[in-house]
Amino acid sequence: MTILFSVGGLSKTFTLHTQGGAEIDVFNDISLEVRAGECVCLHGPSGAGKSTLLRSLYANYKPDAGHILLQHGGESIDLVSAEPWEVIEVRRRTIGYVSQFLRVIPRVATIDIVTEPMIAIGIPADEAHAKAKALLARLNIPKRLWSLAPATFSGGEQQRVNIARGFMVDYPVLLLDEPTASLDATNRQSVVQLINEAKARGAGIVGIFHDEEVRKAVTDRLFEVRQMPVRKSRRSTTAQMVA
Ligand SMILES: Nc1ncnc2c1ncn2[C@@H]1O[C@H](COP(=O)(O)OP(=O)(O)OP(=O)(O)O)[C@@H](O)[C@H]1O
Repeated sequence: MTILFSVGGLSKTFTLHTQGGAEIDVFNDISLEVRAGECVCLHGPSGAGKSTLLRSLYANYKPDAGHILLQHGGESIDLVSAEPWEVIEVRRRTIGYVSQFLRVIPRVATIDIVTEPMIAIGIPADEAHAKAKALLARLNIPKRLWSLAPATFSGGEQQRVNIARGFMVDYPVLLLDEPTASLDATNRQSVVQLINEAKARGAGIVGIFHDEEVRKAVTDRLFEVRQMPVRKSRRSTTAQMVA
């Protein structure tokens, strides 16, 4: 199967400039390949570096060493050294990211927040609206909320709006950071279906799923992120593939 992205030698240390330059080694020398149609689950103890790794794959954090080679528009691009305009284009067309929390934009209606990623790649507004409505309905967001800004929505409603937005475009790669954290059983099941449909169309997915049922329902492989013992007042983690 096609390798969608290939990570090698990836290392990340945070330097806390406002706290005396303290350094936190989060991960070191990570290698990971993700193929079309598979879902890799990042697994490991709290604080081990799962979210930091996921954010690095989205180029939110810049790793200190290593590469993230991504198939983007028929070419291979290294996200570690990519220019900002390339990262914007990658996020528009190739990688979707669903975090736990919706970044609410004041006064923008739910339907427009969800529609926006499809409009941004040039899909006609009526087609984008039809897909947004279908996703919002699947995720049980009541129709009366679609024209309202989601600032006042419940945590679970905001998370479902975020998921709808994240699944609007058929991205080749999806990064999912606990997409079901605030959801009830019915809505968790809807998200599991969306993830499995994305896999069936060939998307490569990397996710953090604390819910065991969800993890079992979508995961093909676990990627263990391990916290290492404290070393010279620093803490570091490493990672290794498990079956
Ligand atoms: N922006 C940041 N600046 C400094 N340190 C950070 C930053 N983000 C994360 N860290 C530190 O990096 C380490 C890994 O955090 P991360 O959130 O990646 O862990 P995690 O495995 O996702 O944890 P959890 O399962 O609890 O969400 C933690 O020690 C955290 O304090």
